[in-house]
Amino acid sequence: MSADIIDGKAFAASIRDRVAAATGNLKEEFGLTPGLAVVLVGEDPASQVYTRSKERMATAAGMASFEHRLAEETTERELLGLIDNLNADPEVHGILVQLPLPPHLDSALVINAIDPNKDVDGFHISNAGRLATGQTSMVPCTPLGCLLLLKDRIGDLSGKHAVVVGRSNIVGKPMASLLLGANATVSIAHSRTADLAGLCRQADILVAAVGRPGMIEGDWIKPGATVIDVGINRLPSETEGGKDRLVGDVDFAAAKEVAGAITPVPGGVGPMTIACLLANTVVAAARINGLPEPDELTV
Ligand SMILES: Nc1nc(=O)c2c([nH]1)NC[C@@H]1CN(c3ccc(C(=O)N[C@@H](CCC(=O)O)C(=O)O)cc3)C=[N+]21
Repeated sequence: MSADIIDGKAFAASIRDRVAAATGNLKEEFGLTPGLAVVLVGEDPASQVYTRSKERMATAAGMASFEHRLAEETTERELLGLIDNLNADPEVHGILVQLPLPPHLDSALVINAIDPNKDVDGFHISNAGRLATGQTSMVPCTPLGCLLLLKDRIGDLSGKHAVVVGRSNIVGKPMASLLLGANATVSIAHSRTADLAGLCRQADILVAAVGRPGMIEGDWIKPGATVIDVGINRLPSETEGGKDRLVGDVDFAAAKEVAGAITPVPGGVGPMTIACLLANTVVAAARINGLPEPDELTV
């Protein structure tokens, strides 16, 4: 039996439609245009592609997009100065500082300088704490996208055993908080987990966020499980001069013979991340201005 392929691209497009509708509504009823500021320091080619895509989709949804491309040598003071300005700018409702930052910049310091109400990545310590304690917060885009895919596929997650492989602050930990909030039983696994394969085999829901191409093997998967592959690993083309290939953390060909449903890479979680960023920006614009939130876009 072959798994259903979860179409993250199509689902993300439907979220962006809802975001565009909510944006149109804020404009018409309140004269408010949600604005997203994207800050990119340095010249990393993959980061340039992602930030361009974020800006393009923000504009397509009717939002204002403010781009700030800074040189690799930008100092911490300069970057913090820009963030102060964006925090104070009434036209900016969402601020995203593309990670990773160059090594001479302290990313925790920089992220925590963002006004938490404008922190559409949900990475500020206050948003992380609020999510972990079950309070309203800005929710990190990638785990939010994964949760929306899971709820769409499974419905009620109560009592499901979810195994999250990876313990990063940007995916693994917030993913676990969201799954707990949805009443799943959650295990967080990582490189030091004993018998990782055995633990994964117990998972009704398996979320892979480790950044190691094809690490999760087909026989680690419980038959019928829902598999969410967060990995975006760029591998050189198999043919000379060809384009790089994108692969996930799951051995997709093997896993799809066992799983009940699985996200592909590309076309799974990636597009959901950007759609959720736009959703967070509309929600932030509404909250900051004390307006009713478009509730179909929050969890
Ligand atoms: N502050 C911050 N916030 C982020 O959300 C953030 C970040 N920094 N740094 C980099 C990562 C990476 N990321 C992706 C977003 C969309 C796709 C995406 O749309 N991927 C497409 C393929 C795109 C392609 O072909 O390269 C897909 O999976 O189908 C991938 C990766 C957001 N990130």
